[in-house]
Amino acid sequence: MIEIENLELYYGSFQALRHVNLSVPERSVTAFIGPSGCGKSTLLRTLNRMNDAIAGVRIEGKVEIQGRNIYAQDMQIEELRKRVGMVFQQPNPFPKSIYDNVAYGPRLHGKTKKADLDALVEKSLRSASLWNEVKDVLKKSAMSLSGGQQQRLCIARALAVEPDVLLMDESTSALDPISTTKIEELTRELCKDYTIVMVTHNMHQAARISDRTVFFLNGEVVEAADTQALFSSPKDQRTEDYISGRFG
Ligand SMILES: Nc1ncnc2c1ncn2[C@@H]1O[C@H](COP(=O)(O)OP(=O)(O)OP(=O)(O)O)[C@@H](O)[C@H]1O
Repeated sequence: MIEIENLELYYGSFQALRHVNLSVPERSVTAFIGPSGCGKSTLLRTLNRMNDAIAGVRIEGKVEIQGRNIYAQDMQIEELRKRVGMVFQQPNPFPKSIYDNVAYGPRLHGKTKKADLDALVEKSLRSASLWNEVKDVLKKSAMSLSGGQQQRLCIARALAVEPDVLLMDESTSALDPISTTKIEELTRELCKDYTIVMVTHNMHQAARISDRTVFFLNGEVVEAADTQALFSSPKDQRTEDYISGRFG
């Protein structure tokens, strides 16, 4: 689904990603782990060109999603963001109703018929495991939901434009343990239909829910492997030191 080749990323004169080569298989969960500042979020943000907005960023190399170079001149950012949705660390619903949060993206992309929108809102909320909790209060403000519900609403909002890839940047780190478990279970469900790439500070979370894990250090990929293999028999000494808690 995603092929990254010889990627270098600079913030001004500081090189944040070095020679990254990585493949992300479709319909799976890939977790990025590593100590603070190693470049996990930076790489995640290159996958939907969120870094473009940062002054002084320079990117070399290639990022292909479904065979298309997303940094090619003819790539439309709106089209890319439709295919690659993102959920952030802090739930960030719009100060609108639950319904309007989910309908926002589809409306932006030209869907206006009420019956179509109703169906899409229900489908997205069901996919995000939130429908049963909100189906009778769709007109209520999204701000009235709990943090965990708000995060699932943000997932529903991302799913409503029918993306192929979902990026999750520490999407449970602001949540309580019960909400975290719900989102972890949801992630496992969603990877049957979507390709999920997540950044997590929590190695146990990566071990619990990802199929593949990528360990970063100082902007480089040290090791990328099936999660079970990476945690049970890491090939690189630095991976072993990190997962056994010797640093980071
Ligand atoms: N907008 C920016 N301008 C300049 N440097 C940046 C910017 N964003 C990140 N960096 C630097 O790039 C490096 C990688 O940052 P990044 O946020 O990708 O790391 P991370 O592994 O996601 O860290 P954390 O786990 O703490 O979120 C860090 O040294 C950081 O200071």
